[in-house]
Parts: sequence; C-alpha cells; structure tokens
Amino acid sequence: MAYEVKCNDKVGRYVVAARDLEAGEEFLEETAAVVGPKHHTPPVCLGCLALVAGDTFCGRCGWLVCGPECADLPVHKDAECAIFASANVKFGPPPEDPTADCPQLECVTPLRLLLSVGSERWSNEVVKMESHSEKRRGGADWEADQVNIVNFLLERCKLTGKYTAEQIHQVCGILAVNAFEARSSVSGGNAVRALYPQLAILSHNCVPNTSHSISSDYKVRVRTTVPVKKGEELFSTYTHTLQPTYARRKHLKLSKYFECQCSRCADPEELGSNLSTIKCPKCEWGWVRAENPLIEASDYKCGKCEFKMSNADTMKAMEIIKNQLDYLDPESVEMREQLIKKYHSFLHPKHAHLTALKHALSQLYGRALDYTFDEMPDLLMERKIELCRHMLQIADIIEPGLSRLRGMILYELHAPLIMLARSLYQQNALTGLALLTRMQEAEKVLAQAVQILSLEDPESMEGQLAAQARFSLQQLQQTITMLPQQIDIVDGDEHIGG
Ligand SMILES: C[S@@+](CC[C@H](N)C(=O)[O-])C[C@H]1O[C@@H](n2cnc3c(N)ncnc32)[C@H](O)[C@@H]1O
Repeated sequence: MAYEVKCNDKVGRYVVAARDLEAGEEFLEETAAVVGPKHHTPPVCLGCLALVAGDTFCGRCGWLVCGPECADLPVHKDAECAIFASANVKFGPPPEDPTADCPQLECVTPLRLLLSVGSERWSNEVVKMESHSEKRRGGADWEADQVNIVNFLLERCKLTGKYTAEQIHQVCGILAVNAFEARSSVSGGNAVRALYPQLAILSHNCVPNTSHSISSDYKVRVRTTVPVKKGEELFSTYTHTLQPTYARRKHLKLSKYFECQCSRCADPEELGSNLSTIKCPKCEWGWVRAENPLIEASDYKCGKCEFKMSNADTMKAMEIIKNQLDYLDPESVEMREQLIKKYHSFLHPKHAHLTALKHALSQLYGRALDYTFDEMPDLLMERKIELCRHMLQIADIIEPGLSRLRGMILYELHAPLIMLARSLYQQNALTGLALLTRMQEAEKVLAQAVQILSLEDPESMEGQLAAQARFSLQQLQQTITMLPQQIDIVDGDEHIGG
C-alpha cells in the first residue's frame, strides 16, 4: 500500500505516504460508493443522470428518466424506483425552467446511500465517514434537509421503521462533507455527485499535492502532483484554489465545517501568489492585505503606509467586483479587458478577481468569435502569451507540479508561442536562430502539457486534449528537426544546423 491512514484530534482521519512517492504516481483507485444527482440540481434522468426537459417518466415509479432504457438501469430500478413505486409517490410537476433547481430530487442520492446500510462497504467504510451532525444540527441546511429529505423519506415514502431521522441526517451530512463532484457519463456531462470513502479521508490543503480524475464509469484515480516523501501528508483540495483566502475559508467553514489554517491561508501574501492583495489608494507601491487572514473579521492594512480598510468595506468592494464578473457574457473578450483596465488601479495584478478575468481571457484568445488564431494580430498573440505566463506563475505556487491547472495553461501557451515566432520570422523581425530557440521553447512547454494531461482519463476533456497535444508535439518536433535546413535556405548565411 502506498498510503497509510492516521488519525488525530484536529482533523480526524488523514492520509500519509507509506513510501516515497514520485510526482504523478497513482496511489489510489476506487469505485464510487454511491452516485446520484447533486444536492442542488436541475431536472436529471435518474438512470444516466443527464439533464432532461422533465416530460418523460419511468413507467413504474413515475420519476424522471430519459426513456425506458434509462428506467431499467439498475442504478435506478434497483434503488429508489421500488421505494417510490410501492409508496406511490409520483414526481410532481418539474420546474418550468429546466435549468432551475429541482428540490424534489434532493432525496435521491441520500436514499441510494441509505439503501446500502448493512452492506460490507457501508459497515467498513461509509459509516466511519465524518457527517458533522453536531455542527449541522439546527442550522439552515439541517432544517431544509429535515423537510425535503427526512420527512419526505419517512412519511411520504413510508420508510419509518426502516430508517431513523438521525440516520437520514447522518447520510445527508456524510454526502455534504465528503462527496465529490463528478460529470455524468453522457456527452457534455453535467455535474453529479459521487462518494469515494477512501479518497475522502485525505485532508484539505489550499496547496494540494494530489489530483484525481473520475472516469465515465465513475471510477476515481488519485495521483500525486509533486514528489511526496514517506510520512508526509497527502492533501486534496475541497475548494477552488484560484479563489482568495477569505472566499476559500468561508466556503470551507460553511460547507465542510472547519477553519482552514494552512500555510497559504495564514500568509497575508498567500505564499507570494497575492490572490487577496489590494493596491493601496494612498501611497505608491503599497499593498493592502488582511492583518490576520486567519481571523474572519480581520481589517486590511497597507504594508507601507498607515492606510487601513475595515473588513466590512473590503468585503463589500470585493462583492461588487465579483458580481460584475459573475454576470459577464462567457464569450466576451472586450468586456473582460475593460474590467481589467477598470480595476487594475485598485487590485494587485494577481488578485483573484483580475486573475479570474485573465484566466478566462487566456482561453478565449484563439477561440472566441473574432479572436480565432487566424484573426489574431501579433499583439494579441503576445497578450495571450502574457496571460498564460501570468496564470503559470500563480499555478506554480498554488497547484505546483503535475496539476491539471498547469497542464491546461501550458497547453494554451504553446500555440501562440509557435504562431508569434513564425509571424515575426516571416516579417524578418527574428533571425533563424531566434526562431529555432523559440520553437524549442514551445516544444518544452508542449511536452510538459503532454506529460500532465496524459495522466488524465483519456475520455475526459483533458484526456482528449492530451491526445491532441501529443499529435501537435510530434508535428512540432518534425518541424524543429527540419528547421535548420529550411532556415539555411531562407536565411542564406545562417548556419545553425550543427
Ligand atoms: C472529507 S472529511 C476528511 C476525513 C475526515 N478527517 C475523517 O476522519 O473522516 C472532511 C473533514 O475532515 C476535517 N478536515 C479535513 N481537512 C482539514 C483541515 N485542513 N483542517 C481541519 N480539519 C480538516 C474536517 O472536519 C472536515 O469537515
């Protein structure tokens, strides 16, 4: 076994490496203990979990499915279907808006997990999982679960006597604290939730040293992203690493019921990534950061002058900017560039809000309408390169090594490097030697992207990119091999072949 489970008073169970692990080493493979609709989900088929319009129903229980084939899938037929059918609880009218949440489906995944009570997996693994029932009890989530799940299952589905209210709340807590988001196995897979009792033992860190990928059969594979020495802890991340400290900590407190104290959270500079740093409005080159980021209500102050901003004012300003980001047209390059200009005098260039804009732009340049590679002038190629390098500097800190984030950024970076180099060479703005050097740099970037993305499930979006990246790498390597000859011809007196 490559890992060992330990336990302490602070986090409960956690995982350490049982031997030295290399970067990219797979140390855990696991099938899901349960897969089902997310807690907040639009209408989905209870067979394949694809999004549905809400007008086709299972012939036995009357709940949502795509059609008879999905109705007969064991995941539905052998689970909630029999319970709903025997209690004669029909699915009510689905929401008019098929993208809106469907509270009726909240009971499905908890019920699927309850149906495993007494199984070997339940007794050996699931029952040991953290539910935080004491912290959840009486809170808003608990009260909503009481109505939508506990009462519904006990009263409407007539399960009193089979399960207790406490047991159903325990299952709701286990899912809330431990479940992972997966993609349904249908094409364009929508978000669903899956429970992996071994993977869930890993503690959280805002700089994770592992990554996992879930395949279309809902098997998860977990690997390291950096070398991990024997005895060192293995961490996953329960939140979005590109968010600033106050947002990550709030999410972890509200949904996972603990206060993160990791070294990134404790450092006002976020280990140099500066995702929470604001520009001082009073002095030049002063940076405003939380006085103590581990205190939720901490005020913010400039490290250079005496300027201070209250926590409330800072949070309000952050919220206003975030709202503007949330409602952006997902395809708009111009609006994102405008917002960057608008806020660059208020935020650190690496602040999470500017970084979110830059991250989106690093992917939109080359793809968005009017901004495909064919249409982009050199200036915009340079912009895409700059944006990718910005993202890479941050990823090197918050998700170092063979992380999916780095793999995707490196993939984005290779194409503009090649295209810009070619264009400059054609304009005689680069010598043949400089062209070769730049192509070799792009080759290194693309080779790293291939190395990382090849660790992903081949059917996933990243896995498919890996295949494309491998093909591009072969082509690039051929080009580079032939380049010295071609440059000799074009440049005449340049001798770079040797
Ligand atoms: C998914 S579970 C992890 C496994 C859990 N420790 C157990 O014993 O089953 C998540 C819970 O573990 C604890 N935990 C995980 N990472 C932590 C961290 N960095 N700091 C404090 N508690 C943490 C919290 O109680 C959290 O709600």
